[in-house]
Formats: sequence, structure tokens, C-alpha cells
Amino acid sequence: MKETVHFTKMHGAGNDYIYVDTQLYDIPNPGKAAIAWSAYHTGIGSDGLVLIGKPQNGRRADYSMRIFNADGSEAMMCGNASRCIGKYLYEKGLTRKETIRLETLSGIKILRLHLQDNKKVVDSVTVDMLKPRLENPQQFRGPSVLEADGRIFEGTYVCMGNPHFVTFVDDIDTIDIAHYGKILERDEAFPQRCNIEFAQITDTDIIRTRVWERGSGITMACGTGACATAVAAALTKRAGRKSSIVMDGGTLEIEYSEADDHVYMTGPAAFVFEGEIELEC
Ligand SMILES: N[C@@H](CCC[C@H](N)C(=O)O)C(=O)O
Repeated sequence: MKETVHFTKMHGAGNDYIYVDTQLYDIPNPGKAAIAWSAYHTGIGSDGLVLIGKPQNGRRADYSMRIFNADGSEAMMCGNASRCIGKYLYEKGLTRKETIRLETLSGIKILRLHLQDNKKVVDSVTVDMLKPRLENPQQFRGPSVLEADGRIFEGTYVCMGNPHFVTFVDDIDTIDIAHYGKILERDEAFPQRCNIEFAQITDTDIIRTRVWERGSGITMACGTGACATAVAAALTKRAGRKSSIVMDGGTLEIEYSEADDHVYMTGPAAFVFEGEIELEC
């Protein structure tokens, strides 16, 4: 049997996902749908699938988000998708709130919408990404050194709900991130695999970053990755507590607050197109 599902394609700094409202459509096997629909030649084409729904704990959050990478694996958090959900909910009239509590597998994230055009349009969104963690369950922590195909990568492990290894390099424009990213993602330090950020300071508090995402490969931007990069740069004194993370698809402004140690991410969100696709039931 087949069901027709309405979807919305959105991107945040070029990190593109397919969004489905699970209040309208049941997606019983989201991992399988993510693989089929993310394929560029035979599906819609995207970095993965995002399900918007009602939260488990309805009193504490307004809506929920689940995120599936293009390989069907489920992640705990997605920074770019959280901003897109803020725009989706507000501009589609599902909420009039300018501050939205979003339930994710890594806690409730607060989205603050920045409105324009007589409060009709969400121009950008600031997300409270909570506190970073510097250790993974295998006690792999903080600044470390990994090797990939004979090259040494010094980096910092930062968990922003999902895991990141941020490595500062001096050849950001030429380094083969597909080659090294694929190897580092599956380093034995990361039994759950890892997102890899290659970063280079280009000016005071300006950090050029290229991303290899666990489960999706090279993406044009990663929100949690931008936060992890800013935290790693601040901890290693390469940058201050506020930095601009310049990725292939756009720039995110990150503040690693001294007041509460939370990370605040600000950036754009955009609609791309709407459509309908068949789901094998
Ligand atoms: N692009 C995302 C992160 C998506 C999940 C990631 N690939 C993982 O598996 O942890 C972002 O904007 O944060």
C-alpha cells in the first residue's frame, strides 16, 4: 500500500532537510523514508528527514523534532533544523509564539524568533543550544590527537547533543574533507561515529569551517557543528566567546555565554519548495 505525504523542503545555511508534520502523516519507518527521499536522483534530495510533532511531555514543550540523516540513522539534535522548525511553525500559522520550546532527543531547546515585515516573516532564529559536554561515553575528551591516512589531526571533542570533533587546519580550502572526514567519522574513539569539523581562523573571531557530517557526508553547514567549532576555538583561546562561523552555505553567529555556559546560535532559515511523495506502507 502507498500513502501520499505532503512535505516541505527547507534549508538553514544550505543544510537541507525534508520536513513532515507528523500530526498530519504517520511515518512508521522514518529511517527508511530518510534514505529513499534524501536520494538526489530517485528521491527529493536532501541531507535527511525531519519530523515535526507534538512533544511527549506536552506541558514542558510546544513541539518536538526528530532528525534522521541521509543514511537513515537518527541523531539527537540538529541546529539548522531547529531554526527551520521555528520558521515553519510560525509562518504556517501553527503557533503565534515568538519563543518556542522544542523537544529534542537531547533536551528542550528554546527558539527565539526574530520577526520582520510587520511580524509576518521569521528573518532569523536564536536557539539556546544548552551547555556543551567535552567527553563521550568512552571517556574520549577535550583536546586530542587522531591520525587518518598518515595525517595527524589535533582537535577537540565537543558534544552539542550530538558528537563533534573539531580540528583546526591551515589548508582549509584545499584539504580533502571527504577523504579525511570519512576516516575520522569512524575512528575507534567514536563507537557511535562522529561529525567532523575542519576549521581555520581567518580573522579575529571569524572561523572558516567545512563539515563532514556523520550519516550525511559533506554538507554546506552544520548548526551543532558551528557551535562545537566556536566552543573549541574559545577553549583553546583561538577566539573569544562570540564568533562567526563561515561555512560553505552561510554564516552562523555563535555565543558561548560566560554568564551561563550555554551556547546560543543565531542564523537564517528558508523555505525551498513543497511537494508530495509516496510512502510505501
Ligand atoms: N546538520 C545538523 C546535524 C545533523 C545530525 C548529525 N549528522 C549527527 O548525526 O549527529 C546540524 O545542523 O546540527
